[in-house]
Amino acid sequence: MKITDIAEGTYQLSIDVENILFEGLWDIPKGVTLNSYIIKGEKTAIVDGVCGWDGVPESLFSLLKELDIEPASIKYLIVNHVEPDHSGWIEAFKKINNDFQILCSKKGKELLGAFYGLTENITVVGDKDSFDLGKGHVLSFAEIPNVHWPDTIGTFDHGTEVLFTCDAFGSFGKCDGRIYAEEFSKEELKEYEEETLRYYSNIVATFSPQVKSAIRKIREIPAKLIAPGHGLMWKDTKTIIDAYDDYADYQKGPAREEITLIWGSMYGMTETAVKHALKVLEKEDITLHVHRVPEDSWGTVLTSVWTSTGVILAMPTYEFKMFPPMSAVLEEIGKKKALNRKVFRFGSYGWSGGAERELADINTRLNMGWEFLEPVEFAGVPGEENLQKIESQIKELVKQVKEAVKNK
Ligand SMILES: Cc1cc2nc3c(=O)[nH]c(=O)nc-3n(C[C@H](O)[C@H](O)[C@H](O)COP(=O)(O)O)c2cc1C
Repeated sequence: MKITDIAEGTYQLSIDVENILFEGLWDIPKGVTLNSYIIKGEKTAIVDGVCGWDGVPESLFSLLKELDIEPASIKYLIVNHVEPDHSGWIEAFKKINNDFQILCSKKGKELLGAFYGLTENITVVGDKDSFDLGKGHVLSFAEIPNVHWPDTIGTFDHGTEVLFTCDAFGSFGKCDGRIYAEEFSKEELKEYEEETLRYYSNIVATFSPQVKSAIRKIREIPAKLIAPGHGLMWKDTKTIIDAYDDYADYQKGPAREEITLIWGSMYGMTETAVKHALKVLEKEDITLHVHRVPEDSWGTVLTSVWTSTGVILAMPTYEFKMFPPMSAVLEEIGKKKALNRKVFRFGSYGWSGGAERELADINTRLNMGWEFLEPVEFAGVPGEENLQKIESQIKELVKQVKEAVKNK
């Protein structure tokens, strides 16, 4: 865990976490950072905490000691968002300090009751409220519901002009001791953006319309530093706000001039056609992401689809439906509402087919609005005619993707 003085009387406590599935589900190959903040006015407040994952609250408490802060002297807990990765520590905290006041949203109050049985000493705050910690640290609050739970608020310190945003503007990826985006080189920031996109598409994406509303509100706040609950802080607040604004727009499509090819194959029949497709795509001037399922995780596939305007699906029929890992990942993509993609599908079958039907069903049931080119299905191994048709459909898809991006 690392502790850094980030503004007058304001400290970031940060820890890198690895080797977990985030939310018990999402793989995070480059880890994640959990950030907590302390504001020392005449009164001391902690803005969000760190979760109860193995031993973490204890390391938080030892860091507080380095700041000469006795946990028992913290009288205010600002809970921007009750999700346990930020609030799980309260359980441990209660054991050493039972005399504190919580500031959170109305919905946050409900959730604190449900998750921790906390019902007393809670002050509900919202857009119109402010709270003075003394020494110039006057806090105000912005309700930004559903970024990412319905309880979410941002907290702005008028004294330091730091905006604490919890999950909003967060990212996966460990920061290895660095805390500001400005400490990363351009190349490093490019790599880091992959992790920000992974975080956005896996965790926040469903709530993209609410992200847009939150951004409209946040642009009005004169913040000089965005301090999120995960990942780097941003002095250049516009860059991360604009990035999130774009990511939210990708939900409805068109997104970027990119294509994601997702494929799966049992005995290599569909794979033969995939190899051909890749040769065709190599010659096209378009960014391509390729993922095999089930080998690549949902989260990784979703990250690529989120920025892609075009999707190519290649999978065989399996028990009258799609190859199961393909339907699983498509269901998740549909639930995250990656909408209105341009799509082409090809694949092998043995005797009856059926994959096509299930694909159409998922698209309709989840209101995905995906627009399909005519598919190419073949019994067993693909013939020359099938490969030629795959080639022409891919060229058509690339054309449609480029046009859609140009006209958006
Ligand atoms: C477990 C299993 C279930 C299958 N179910 C169907 C089916 O319902 N309808 C069909 O036409 N073919 C079915 N097939 C045949 C495959 O679709 C066919 O072998 C295809 O060529 C496999 O392509 P791949 O090698 O790319 O996996 C099934 C094959 C397996 C192994």
